[in-house]
Amino acid sequence: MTTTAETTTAHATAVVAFDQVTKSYGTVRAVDGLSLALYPGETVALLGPNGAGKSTTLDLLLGLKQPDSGSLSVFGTGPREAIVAGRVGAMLQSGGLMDEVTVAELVKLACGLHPRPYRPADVLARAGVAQIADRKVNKLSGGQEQRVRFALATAGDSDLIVLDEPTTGMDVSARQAFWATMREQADQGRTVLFATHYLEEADAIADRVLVLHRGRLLADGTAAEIKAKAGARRIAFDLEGVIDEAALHGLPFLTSLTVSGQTVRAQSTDADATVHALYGLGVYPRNLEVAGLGLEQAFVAITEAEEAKQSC
Ligand SMILES: Nc1ncnc2c1ncn2[C@@H]1O[C@H](COP(=O)(O)OP(=O)(O)OP(=O)(O)O)[C@@H](O)[C@H]1O
Repeated sequence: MTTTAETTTAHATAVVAFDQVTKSYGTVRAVDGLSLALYPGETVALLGPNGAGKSTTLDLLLGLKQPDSGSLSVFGTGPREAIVAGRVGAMLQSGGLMDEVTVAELVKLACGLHPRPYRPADVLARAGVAQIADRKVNKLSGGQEQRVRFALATAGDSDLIVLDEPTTGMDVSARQAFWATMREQADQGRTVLFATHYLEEADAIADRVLVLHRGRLLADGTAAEIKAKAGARRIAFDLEGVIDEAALHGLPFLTSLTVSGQTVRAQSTDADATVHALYGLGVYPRNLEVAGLGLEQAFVAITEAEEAKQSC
C-alpha cells in the first residue's frame, strides 16, 4: 500500500507531474483529466492519432497554455519557473525562429538566454548546422529549420528536453544524428519527452510509451508492454489455388484479414485457435508465420478498439 509520505516523495522526485489536468478549446476537450508523472533519466514517447492532445499536453507542460482545471508541476514548481531556471529545453513544431537573423546569431542568442549555456560553436556542431551558420533563418529548408530548432532546444544544460514531432522533415542521416545526440543526453541523466507519429522511432528510442486518445491516457508502459496490451498476434501464410475468402473470414478470433495474391495476412486475439481452425478448413498453409504485433499495429489496434468502444 502506498502511504501519504511515499506519495509525497514520488511527487517530489517527479520531473513532471500532471494531476487531473483538463484543457478545452470551446467545446473541444483537448486534454481530459490527464494524470501522469515523468522521472529523471526517462526517454518517453508521446503517441496518439491526429488531434489526440499531444501538442496541447506539451504546451501545458511548457506553460504556453494554462489548464482549465487540475494542476501540474515541473521539477516541483510551475512550468515558467522551471524554464526561467534553465531546467527545460524545448523544440516545438512551429514558430520560435526569428526572420532576418542568421543561424549563428539565433543560436548565440539562445545560449545567451540560458542560465547554464553551452558554447554556441558546440551547439551548432551538435545539431549539424555549423555549415549553414551564416545562412538567414528564413532561407532554410524544412529539415534545416528542424535542425536549428534542435540547436535552440539544446543551447544549454537543461534537465528536461521536450520535443514536438522533432524529426518531421529531416532526412535519414539527420534523423540518425538527432537520435544519437538525444541518446547521449538521456545517458547523462536528462529526461527526454517527445511527441511523434513515427512509431518505429518510439519503438527504438523510448524507455516508455504514453498513448493519448481524445485527451486521455490510453496506455502507459514500455513498447513491449504496449504491444502485449494490444492482445493480438499477426498470422501470415500462403495458399495455393483458388482461395475461399469467405471461409477464411469465418475463422475464429480474427480482428482483421486481408488476401493479396496467394498471401493471407491476419490478426487474431488467439492465434493458436485461429491456426487450428485454419487446418480444419482442409487447406494447407505454406510459409506460416505467427508473430507479435509491431508497435505501429499495436497502436492502431488499441486506438481503434477505443474508438469502437466510444461509438457504442
Ligand atoms: N488553438 C486551438 N483552438 C481550437 N482548437 C484547438 C486549438 N489547438 C488544438 N485544438 C484542438 O484540440 C484537439 C487537440 O489538438 P492537439 O494539437 O493538441 O493534438 P495533437 O495530438 O498534437 O494532434 P496532431 O497529431 O495532429 O499534431 C484537436 O481536436 C484540435 O483540433
